[in-house]
Amino acid sequence: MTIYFYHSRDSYACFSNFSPHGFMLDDLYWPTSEHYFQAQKFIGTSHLEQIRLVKTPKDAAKMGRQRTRPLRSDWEQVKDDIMRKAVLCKFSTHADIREMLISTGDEEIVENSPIDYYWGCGGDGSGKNMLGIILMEVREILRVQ
Ligand SMILES: Nc1nc(O)c(N)c(N[C@@H]2O[C@H](COP(=O)(O)O)[C@@H](O)[C@H]2O)n1
Repeated sequence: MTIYFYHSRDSYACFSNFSPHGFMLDDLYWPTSEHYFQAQKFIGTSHLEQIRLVKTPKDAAKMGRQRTRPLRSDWEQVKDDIMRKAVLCKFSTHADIREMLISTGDEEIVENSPIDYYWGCGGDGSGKNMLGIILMEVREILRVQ
């Protein structure tokens, strides 16, 4: 049975990058994996810290998507690895959600976003579902640890 997540009310809401599960990474505390992911778009600039310190993941996403900020030139090449790093750190940090992820066994995990055709499956299900794929990769890593 495919596991879908997206909204904060979903059973598997903790799989979203917007879930309130903070962690230490690169010697800094990040309130959510969304904060970490969005801030990495501006590594080496003051925008990274501005995004890290905003209150909500929604605000972090909004700031990260503002094209008035200087997006790093290699973003398209590095964004999947940055997402892997953030998601692995999040689930390594919190035992409760790690167990929840592992408990999904070999089921397919899908970010059921109606608008995101890269990280999610998109409105018609044809999206790449990269976040779901990364969650399944992380599940495999954590299962054998
Ligand atoms: N809650 C939510 N709203 C959206 O509008 C979304 N696109 C997503 N998907 C998440 O967005 C993050 C990446 O966004 P960008 O690549 O910076 O546009 C990532 O966390 C997706 O899971 N979620």
